[in-house]
Amino acid sequence: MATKKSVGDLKEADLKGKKVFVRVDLNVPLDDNFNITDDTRIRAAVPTIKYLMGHGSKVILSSHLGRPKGVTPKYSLKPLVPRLSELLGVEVKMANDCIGEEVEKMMVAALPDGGVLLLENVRFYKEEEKNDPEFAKKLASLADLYVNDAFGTAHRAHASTEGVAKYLKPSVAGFLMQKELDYLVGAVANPKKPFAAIVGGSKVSTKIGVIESLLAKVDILILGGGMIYTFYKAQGHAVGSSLVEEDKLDLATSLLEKAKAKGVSLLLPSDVVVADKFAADANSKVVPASGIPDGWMGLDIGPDSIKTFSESLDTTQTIIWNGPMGVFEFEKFAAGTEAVAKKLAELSGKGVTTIIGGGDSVAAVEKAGLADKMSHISTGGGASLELLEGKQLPGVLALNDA
Ligand SMILES: Nc1ncnc2c1ncn2[C@@H]1O[C@H](COP(=O)(O)OP(=O)(O)O)[C@@H](O)[C@H]1O
Ligand SMILES: O=C(OP(=O)(O)O)[C@H](O)COP(=O)(O)O
Repeated sequence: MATKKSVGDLKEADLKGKKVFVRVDLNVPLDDNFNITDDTRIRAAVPTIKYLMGHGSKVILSSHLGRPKGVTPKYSLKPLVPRLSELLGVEVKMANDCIGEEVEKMMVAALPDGGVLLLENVRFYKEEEKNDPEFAKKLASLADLYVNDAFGTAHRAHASTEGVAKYLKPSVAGFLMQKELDYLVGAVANPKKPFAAIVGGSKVSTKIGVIESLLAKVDILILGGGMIYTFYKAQGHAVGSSLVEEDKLDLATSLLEKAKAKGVSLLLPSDVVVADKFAADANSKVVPASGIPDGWMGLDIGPDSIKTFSESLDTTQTIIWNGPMGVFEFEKFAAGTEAVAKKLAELSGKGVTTIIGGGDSVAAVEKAGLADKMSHISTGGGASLELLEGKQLPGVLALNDA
């Protein structure tokens, strides 16, 4: 992917008094009372917004929240305004719509230099996800230039993430987008070696592309989580009632062969923590990974595996981690994931580059209170997976080259 122009490349004159359409990913979790339960994505959007405010731009923020079908009040972006205002140190104005004359005349035209306007959920229009050109034109008509800082949505070719770039020049990347690309593309393409990847999570099928792509780059590949039982079954071991994707057995065998052929050291857990049911209060015990008794299912990696994985990580300079080692949502089966999080935090302190690719691994790192210790934590689950698979992101491709 060619290097993209960044908001930092623009001159004072490009920004002062200009209306800037900024696509951010403010798709944050809200509880039943509309309280934000994790504001990471809002905080991550702040540097670009503050930069634009500081350069006298009129900042027009656009985001989606959830997957609404048409106008759905529970998916309004209104509950985000207080936190956004607090983080930015200004009173953020909120529009009741994301396009239209009223938004343009009442809101955008009244916006002072350095002011911030949040548009209503862009997915209230079905045209957004269809990447409808007329809708993209309407969004574009609000502004003079486009900044895409919505990394978490960059794998979607939607009107506000891709279409709008055709009608606004320049179209540039925000600082968060830049940072995500620097780590997830840059560090993976030119890693300090030895380079290790840790891949976990529940499904082989969703991680195949990532594993295959990483096999061409890493020195060490550590596998954990629910997907390992497909690998064990493929090798003829007893897996009890553990999660297995029967139609992926051949694929698992071929991945093991590929790793061997490429000289990648592929580590599977030697022992696992098994449970007699899929529940937080299940009975549990540690057994060798190659012989899980009937009626038991593997829900975490065991202590020997933690030790072996830790020792092999001690030799590395770059580590990328995607997917938990076990069912970390249940306290009894969280030890493997916590141990990996702690190991990465410790190694970060010693200068190792540690990258956490979105999704549940981020939740696990946050839960362990270790987020600020890592080199980079991605704000995008799906987007980081696609990047690690070597795919191009439409939201990035649409931007001007540097
Ligand atoms: N041994 C296991 N059996 C069943 N589910 C598992 C196991 N290990 C991990 N999981 C589940 O995998 C889920 C995360 O998988 P996935 O979505 O692939 O990861 P990520 O979101 O980090 O990419 C978690 O909800 C976790 O409980
Ligand atoms: O939360 C998001 O994706 P993620 O859960 O894969 O990180 C993004 O905001 C994209 O949302 P979408 O998957 O509804 O397009």
